[in-house]
Amino acid sequence: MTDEFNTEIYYDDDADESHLETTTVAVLGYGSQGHAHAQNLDDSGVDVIVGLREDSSSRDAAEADGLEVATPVEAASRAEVVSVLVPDTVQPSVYADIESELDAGDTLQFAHGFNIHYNQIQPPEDVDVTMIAPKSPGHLVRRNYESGEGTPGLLAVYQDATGDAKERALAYAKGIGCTRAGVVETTFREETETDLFGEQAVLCGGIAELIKAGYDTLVDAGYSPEMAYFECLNEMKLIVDLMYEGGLGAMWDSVSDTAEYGGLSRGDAVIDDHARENMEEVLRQVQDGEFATEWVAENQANRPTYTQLRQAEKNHEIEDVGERLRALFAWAEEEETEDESVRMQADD
Ligand SMILES: NC(=O)c1ccc[n+]([C@@H]2O[C@H](COP(=O)([O-])OP(=O)(O)OC[C@H]3O[C@@H](n4cnc5c(N)ncnc54)[C@H](O)[C@@H]3O)[C@@H](O)[C@H]2O)c1
Ligand SMILES: CC(C)(O)[C@@H](O)C(=O)O
Ligand SMILES: [Mg+2]
Ligand SMILES: [Mg+2]
Repeated sequence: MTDEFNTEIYYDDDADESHLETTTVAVLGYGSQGHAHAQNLDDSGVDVIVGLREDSSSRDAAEADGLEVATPVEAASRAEVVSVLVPDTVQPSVYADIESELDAGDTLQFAHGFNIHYNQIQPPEDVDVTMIAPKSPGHLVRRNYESGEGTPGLLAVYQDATGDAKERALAYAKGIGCTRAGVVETTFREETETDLFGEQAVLCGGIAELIKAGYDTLVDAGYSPEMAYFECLNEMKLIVDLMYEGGLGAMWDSVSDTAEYGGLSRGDAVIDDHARENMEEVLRQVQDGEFATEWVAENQANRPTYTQLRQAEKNHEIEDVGERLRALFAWAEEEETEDESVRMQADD
């Protein structure tokens, strides 16, 4: 289906689940995306086998969820579609183990294009290589499926050896609930570069720095940490919920005129031309592969910088203040428990 933007968007009616009818899907990994894809496909009637190392702590969770578990090699040998949902940095070594199990006409399926786009994995020419990338954290892919909603996703075909790659990918997207919401067609390159840029500059990196900078500014000026936490972090969700529902307009409509004028007249003093130039630099490093090279080397060196950065983030005062404050509020109790289980499931 083509909309007014000339973008292909596919919904349930455009996807035919019979393309996976006689197919076994091996889901390698049972973390954020893996547990969601495996359970959603299983609930959609697809034959699923989860591939995990013998010593993986995720094995118990997958089995408790009623799924068959095998080693990645055995799962791949029994499947016609192999969905690679271990961490990006682990994918090349898992792929090396399962490569010989790929038969002509099989599908190698990804949720992110990093390893294909940056040539860390080079599949044989006689298999389909596709991507269904939910535009969401994996735990919401499962939650949305269970509640009857869907999660928007991207579809890309890197290699179509069978002539049927897109149809199979659409059937997979339907199986995990993405075509309920809408699936947009793109390329491995576009998905990889926009995804990395988005998570670095805006969604994860940008927003975390914005929150900490706002918090630090208030606390350094003598305001209480509790005030700073509520103002700069807690209310962020409520504001973003409005944007999610109705765009920036819904947010500006809901806040006071004072907030709207103050925000419109002062926001670009914070995200100024210099910040925009820095965003362009972040994008350049994604586009020319500098970030990818750095990330691969960082992992080969056992993650020294990543470990330091993670620790510094944990040590920021806002994390301590937030933990104490969230424990004091009734609304937090339920979400905390859920978040804990989410974190535990994602650990290996
Ligand atoms: N996290 C997200 O919400 C999200 C969103 C969109 C796309 N993606 C993509 O999905 C893919 C999976 O990412 P994720 O965040 O779900 O991964 P994750 O970190 O949650 O996956 C961890 C799982 O991988 C397995 N695993 C870990 N180390 C392993 C090893 N050495 N050998 C074998 N298996 C191992 C374990 O089952 C573990 O539970 C990536 O390509 C990622 O870019 C993730
Ligand atoms: C959920 C995100 C940030 O969108 C995803 O891209 C990821 O890598 O986890
Ligand atoms: Mg990503
Ligand atoms: Mg993303």
